Amino acid sequence: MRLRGVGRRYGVAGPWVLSGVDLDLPERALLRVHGANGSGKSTLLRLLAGIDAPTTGSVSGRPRTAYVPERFPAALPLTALGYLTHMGRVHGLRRAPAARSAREWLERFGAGEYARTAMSALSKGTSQKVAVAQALLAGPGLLVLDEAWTGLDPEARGVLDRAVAERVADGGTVVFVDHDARRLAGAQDGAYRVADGRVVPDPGSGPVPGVASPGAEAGARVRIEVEGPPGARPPGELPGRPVLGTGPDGTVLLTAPAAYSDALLRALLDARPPWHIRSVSALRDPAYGPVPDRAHDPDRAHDPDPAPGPDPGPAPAREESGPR
Ligand SMILES: Nc1ncnc2c1ncn2[C@@H]1O[C@H](COP(=O)(O)OP(=O)(O)OP(=O)(O)O)[C@@H](O)[C@H]1O
Repeated sequence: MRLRGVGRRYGVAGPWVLSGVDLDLPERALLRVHGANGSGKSTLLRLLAGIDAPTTGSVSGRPRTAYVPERFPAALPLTALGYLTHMGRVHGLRRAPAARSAREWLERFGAGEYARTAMSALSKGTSQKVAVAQALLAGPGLLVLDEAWTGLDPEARGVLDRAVAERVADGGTVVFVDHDARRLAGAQDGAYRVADGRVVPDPGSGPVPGVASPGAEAGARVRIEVEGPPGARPPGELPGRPVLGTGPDGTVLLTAPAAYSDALLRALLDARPPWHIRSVSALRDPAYGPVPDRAHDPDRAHDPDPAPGPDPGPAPAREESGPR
């Protein structure tokens, strides 16, 4: 997808919020957008999502796109399931697959019991789960997330992290804004900074080491020990670009952002011939104590928070360390 000479201002004489923006969005990439308050991040995301049009310039080559807005219009005259099924149809699914996908995403976010609840009666957190589910349920080629983690409990934030990793592993592009600089910090492929109406690649982006904290999804990593056919190397282009190492008995160790653990496991199991998974371990700073048992479950590996709560504050830089 390409933006050429894109400018946006609100009103005929309003100041230019964005101007002269040239951008080529790569496929299979997780991209962060950051910048000061009011710099134009949401404006850029709306243009990328196609729900707003540039005042000048052109946008071309947009894949099928889904968008989670900063503010979700929750007071819709539909149940959660009805709304999601409708959105599945908007995204091109037939009725039965749309309803099935809607149910699956509600379950995945732990909101299955609210399927028949009116959207206007949902709590803020559940409403945000629906907002996120509507964007995920049809597997978009471009997923645009504007503060989509805000209002989600830690469990649901982990689900979203993994869903983002799955999208990228499947070849999609995910562009996100989040107030927490640690969000998916170890997993991103690049970043753009919005300032003074311009959008510039941030050379300090890409995987950001040492910025995670306990309880934050960002920066958490997983190590997977695998065994393949004798002498074989794991397939190239694995999700999360794992770092390869040698394990005991000739096994291979893959270390990757924890958000990618599900996608990585799936790719290894789907490989021909498939790889045998020996073990999966969460890696975290020894300063915060041993990895809890449940962190060995790949579904929970990046979510050590026991209960819903606000994002934890900044933590000291950490070094990676494993259980062995
Ligand atoms: N619909 C609109 N009508 C008029 N002005 C708007 C509109 N949307 C955004 N703006 C203005 O455009 C500028 C950029 O807003 P935008 O929301 O894109 O920035 P942002 O970087 O996402 O901000 P924040 O970090 O506070 O969410 C601001 O000055 C804002 O007031």
